[in-house]
Amino acid sequence: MLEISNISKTFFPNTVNERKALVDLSLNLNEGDFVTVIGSNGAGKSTLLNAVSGRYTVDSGNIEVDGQRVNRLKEYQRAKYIGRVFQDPMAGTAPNLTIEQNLSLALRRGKPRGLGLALTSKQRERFREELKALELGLENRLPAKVGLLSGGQRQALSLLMAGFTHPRILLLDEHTAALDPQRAELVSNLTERIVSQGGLTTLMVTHNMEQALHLGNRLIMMHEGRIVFQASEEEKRQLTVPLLLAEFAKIKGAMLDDRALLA
Ligand SMILES: Nc1ncnc2c1ncn2[C@@H]1O[C@H](COP(=O)(O)OP(=O)(O)OP(=O)(O)O)[C@@H](O)[C@H]1O
Repeated sequence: MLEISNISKTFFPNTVNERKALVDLSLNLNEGDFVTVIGSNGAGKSTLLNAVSGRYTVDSGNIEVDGQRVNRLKEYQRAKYIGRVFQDPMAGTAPNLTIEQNLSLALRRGKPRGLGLALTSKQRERFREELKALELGLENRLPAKVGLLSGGQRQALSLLMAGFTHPRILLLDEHTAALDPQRAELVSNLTERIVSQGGLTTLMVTHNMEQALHLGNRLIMMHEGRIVFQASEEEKRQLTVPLLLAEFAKIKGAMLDDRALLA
């Protein structure tokens, strides 16, 4: 469904600042696969997501979605089939619009412009139901400005909006990292629900190994622009945090402080 073949991306090539962010990386996702992506700082995890979303074009290699080559498509052209949630809770929603208007925009994504934000009562009812399922009391606050919500509430809303139109691919980039543990768990559980309900094909970057093991059916570990370890559905079930730390240590050639990795 998503076929990434031999992609490379170098920032500032042939300068002293050269950074090889992706090196001949290949990865295939089948429909409904939920792959968690871990790796040290600067491993290329965000760049991989940016290559898929079209934020960055790759220097070489191929990215195909449903058999169509998308390398040359701009980010806004790919937005039709990609949902994305970032680490920053402020990134996914418009603070000056109400909850209802934000949801309405998400619903209209990829549709012709000029329809305004007016809602039918059926749509409003759908919003209420979906918000109620978040169990954050937002179903009674449809006219409230999103800027008034907490980070966790905004992130939950961003996730709901990203999943709204059943994107072909959902990209989650450390989307729980900026939240306190309780909110992070809430958004993590919500992620599980939205992905499984929609059968969404998902790539999720996280630094939290417990989360990487708990969520998703496959796992990859990146280092210096390459996938250095991957676990299939079957293999992932057998994985534990100590086993993952041992893999990290093997790759880095030294034992690492697990607290740093679990931060
Ligand atoms: N826009 C950019 N311009 C220049 N270099 C970049 C850019 N984006 C990423 N890089 C470089 O590419 C490499 C990979 O960065 P990337 O952000 O993909 O890593 P990451 O695995 O997501 O790291 P982290 O866990 O710290 O967020 C790094 O060396 C980084 O400095």
